[in-house]
Amino acid sequence: MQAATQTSQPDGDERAFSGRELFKTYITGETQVHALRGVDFDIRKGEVLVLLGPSGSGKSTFLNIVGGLDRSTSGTLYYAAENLTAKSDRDLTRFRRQRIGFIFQFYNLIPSLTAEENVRLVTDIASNPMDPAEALHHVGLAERRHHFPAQLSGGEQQRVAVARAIAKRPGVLLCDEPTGALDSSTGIRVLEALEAANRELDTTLLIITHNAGIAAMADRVFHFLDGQIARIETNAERIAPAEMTW
Ligand SMILES: Nc1ncnc2c1ncn2[C@@H]1O[C@H](COP(=O)(O)OP(=O)(O)OP(=O)(O)O)[C@@H](O)[C@H]1O
Repeated sequence: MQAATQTSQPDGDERAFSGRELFKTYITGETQVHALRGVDFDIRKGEVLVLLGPSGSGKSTFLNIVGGLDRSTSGTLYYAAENLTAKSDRDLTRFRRQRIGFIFQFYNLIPSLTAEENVRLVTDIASNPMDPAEALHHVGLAERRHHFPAQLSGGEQQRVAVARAIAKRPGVLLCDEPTGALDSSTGIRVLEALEAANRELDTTLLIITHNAGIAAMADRVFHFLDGQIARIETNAERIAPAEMTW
């Protein structure tokens, strides 16, 4: 593993995100929390990034802003040539719906719908979706598509959530602790599904985790500390999730 501290992207690659001097301050009554304190970064299309850092260091705030769920207090953020900071709320929502898939620690599936129906909720409103069965095939759950969430393990439910996220063919998947509720072998299968989306669909992948072992599957690792990216580590090679241990 090679360590590097530069924030610039390798030459000649297509840009996914580019952020400059991003600050985020939450104001609650008399209290101000400086969640992001001047973050600069570039992320290239198709990159796999892992975000590490102590609790409260700003990782989720960063992910929510990059995904258009929230806005920075100041600074600029681009997705390719689109200036996200200049967008109206309506346009930012449209950007998020079209380009971004989210995966959270808890799967948020609808219990009364089958796996396929859960995915179809998204494909029914997307502009160029995959067939739900194809999305479930991508995560290795084609055979289980008529099962309800309660009939699936935690890892399988999370893979349905991955299928739901990739079914609208987003350019980017943002994952906040996707394996946080899973044991290691089940978590690795979820990471394999995410890595396959990156490899087969060229989806840019950002994964927040508290598990430093997961960093091995990344092209680069952003280390957050006190609202800043304190260090960027570049992996000489990516390790397949199946080869990882923790
Ligand atoms: N909506 C909010 N209102 C006020 N403060 C907030 C809000 N969201 C986050 N914060 C604060 O901003 C700081 C950064 O939080 P954030 O959730 O981004 O950290 P994190 O690195 O993702 O932490 P964790 O690993 O525990 O999820 C924390 O001090 C947190 O308490």
